[in-house]
Amino acid sequence: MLLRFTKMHGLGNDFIVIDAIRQSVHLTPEQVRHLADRHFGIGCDQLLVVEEASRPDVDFRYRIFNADGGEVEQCGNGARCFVRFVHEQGLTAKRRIRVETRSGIIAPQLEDDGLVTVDMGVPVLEPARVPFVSDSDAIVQPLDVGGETIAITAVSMGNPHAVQVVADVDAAPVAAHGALIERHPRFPARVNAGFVQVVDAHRIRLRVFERGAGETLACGTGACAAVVAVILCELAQSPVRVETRGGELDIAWGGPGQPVLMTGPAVTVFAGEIAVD
Ligand SMILES: N[C@@H](CCC[C@H](N)C(=O)O)C(=O)O
Repeated sequence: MLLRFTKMHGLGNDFIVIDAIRQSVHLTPEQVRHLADRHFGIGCDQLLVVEEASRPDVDFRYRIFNADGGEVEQCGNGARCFVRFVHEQGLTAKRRIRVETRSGIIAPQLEDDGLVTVDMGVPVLEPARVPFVSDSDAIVQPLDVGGETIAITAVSMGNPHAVQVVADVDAAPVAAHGALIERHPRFPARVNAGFVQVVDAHRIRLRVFERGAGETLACGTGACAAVVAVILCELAQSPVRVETRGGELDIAWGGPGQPVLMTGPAVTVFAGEIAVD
């Protein structure tokens, strides 16, 4: 099968975006891994599939696959690219759209300046719903990692995140500890591991070791989860600018029970066709 695709990125978190409305697409996990491979395929952190909505109150359905082939619930940078994609492809003229994801409905909006704001929904902190194995509801909890006890906040933005505050993100053991946290037995669905440095009340620096993709240049849901964690810990106040290795995102959160709003860029890099066996 010859598959048409578009390569996009949000702050260097890169995506293969596939229109499954105007072409028939059924990819196996092995095919996703091949397409995501940076040497033998196109290369990406996540592959996004744009589908027709399955219900009348939304505009599209959007599915997300990590580079390891696993389908996941949510992707923030991907949501911004998704909006730019459906506009550029003429699939809608609406600037504010409602999109079904595996974890519920999100509402992205294309702004006049070309940036995209996404209502990422209300963060979930109850351990069982993250999911995180714990008999405590404390915001900060101990986690044993590689012979050390670190302090994390477990947050779901539709997908699970373990956020830890560090003194210096550049010196943080992101690769070594990230891989251990991702597969820690207390996170039964695995987890995205965030390392956050607080610069001041409205600015943080963030690196994320993503579940199923390794460290990426930016993680949108990771930025939302990190801002929720530092606000709950009274280390920052909304709005917060998040510096990642790929650029900056603006995150606003009104506190428990309120949705998180994320604003940032989405860029199309190129389009092409690839044979998929
Ligand atoms: N890069 C994404 C998150 C993609 C999914 C994540 N790796 C997971 O497994 O939950 C973002 O921008 O949010």
